[in-house]
Amino acid sequence: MALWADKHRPTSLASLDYHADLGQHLERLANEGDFPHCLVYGPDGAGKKTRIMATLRALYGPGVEKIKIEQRTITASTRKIEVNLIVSNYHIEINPVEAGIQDRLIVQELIKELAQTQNIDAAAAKRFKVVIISEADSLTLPAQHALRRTMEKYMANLRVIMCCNSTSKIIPAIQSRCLLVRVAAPSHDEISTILRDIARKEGFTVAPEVAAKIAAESKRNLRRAILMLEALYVTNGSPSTITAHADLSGIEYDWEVYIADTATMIIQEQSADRLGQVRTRLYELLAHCIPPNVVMRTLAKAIADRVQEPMRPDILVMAAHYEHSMCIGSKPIFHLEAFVAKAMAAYKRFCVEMVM
Ligand SMILES: Nc1ncnc2c1ncn2[C@@H]1O[C@H](COP(=O)(O)OP(=O)(O)OP(=O)(O)O)[C@@H](O)[C@H]1O
Repeated sequence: MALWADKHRPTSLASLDYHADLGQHLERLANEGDFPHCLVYGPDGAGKKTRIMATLRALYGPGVEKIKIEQRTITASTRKIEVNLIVSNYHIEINPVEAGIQDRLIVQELIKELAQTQNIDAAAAKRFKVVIISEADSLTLPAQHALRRTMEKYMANLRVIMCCNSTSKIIPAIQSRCLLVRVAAPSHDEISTILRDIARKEGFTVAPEVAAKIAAESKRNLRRAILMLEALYVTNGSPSTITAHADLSGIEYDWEVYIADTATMIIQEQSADRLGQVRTRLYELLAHCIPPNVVMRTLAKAIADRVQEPMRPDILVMAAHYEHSMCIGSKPIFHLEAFVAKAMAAYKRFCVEMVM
C-alpha cells in the first residue's frame, strides 16, 4: 500500500496546489518546441520532483509514468560500477551518489548512450529524451565538466534536468546552460490546506489547529508534513476526526530524537569517555542510512540550541568547516567525530571562562 505522500502526489502541472505561476511557466515551456536544459533547486520536500515529473508528463503524456528499475554495470578499465536507473521510454533518472567518485563515468557513458539512441517512437511528441540527475549537487567536479561537454554535444536529442538543494555546488558553466527553476518551500498555510485536502480524500477530517501545528513542525517540508499526518492518523487508530486536542508528541522521527539526545550528552560532559559514547551513537546513525551531512547539520543545530547565545555562531562555523572537509575527504565518521571533539573542547573552554 502506497504512503499518502506518493498516493496523493499530483501528476499534472495543472493540478499542482501551490506555485501556480511556476506550473504555468513549465507548461508553456513544455508546449513550445524548444525545451531547455533545467536546473531545479529548492529545499527538501518542496515539490521539485513532483514538478519535474509533471513537466515530463506535459512533454510526453502519461506513458512517462510507466517506469521500471534497471540495473546497469559500467566497466571502466579495471573497475566495475553497478548503478540502478529509473527508466521509461522517454527518460532515465540517475543518482550520481551511487557511483561516488566514479560519477564521471556515469555521466559520460550512460548519457552518451542515451543521447546516441534516437527516440524510436515515431509518434513521440518530442524528438529528444530527458536525463534527470537527482542530488546533482553531489556531482564531483570532473563529472560536472564531463556533463557540460555532453550537454553541448548532444543538445539535438537530449535534455538534462538536474535536481538539487542549492545551485552553489554547480559550476557556472553548467548553470549558464540551464534554465534555473527555483521551487521554494510551501508556506504553512499552503501545507495546512494540502493536509486537510488529503484527510478529506482519505475520508476523515482534521482540525485546522492540528494541520497548522503539523505544518509548523514539518519546517515547511511537505513530504514530512504528509508523513506526520499519516503517522498521527494511524497511531490514533484511524479516527473519523482528528480533534484539536490530538497529541502530536509521538510522531517525531526517532533519529531526530536520537540526535537531540546525543547533543544533550555532549553538553552534559566533555571527556574522552563521552566522546567514545558519542562515536558509537554516530556509527549507529550512519548504519541506519541517515546521510552524514544530515547528521552533521541536525547535530550542529541541536548543540547550538543547547549552548549560550555567544557560542552559537562558533558551533555553526565548526560544523560548516567539517561538513566541507567531509565532502572532499573519505570516511564521514572521522569528520563527524572531529566536529564533536572540537565542539566539546570549545564548550568546555567557554564554561571555564564564564566562571573565571
Ligand atoms: N503541488 C502539490 N500539491 C500537493 N502535494 C504536493 C505538491 N507538490 C508536492 N507534493 C507532495 O509533497 C511531497 C514532496 O514532494 P517532492 O518529492 O516533489 O519534493 P522534493 O522537493 O523533490 O523533495 P526532496 O528534495 O526531499 O526529494 C510529495 O510526496 C508530494 O506528494
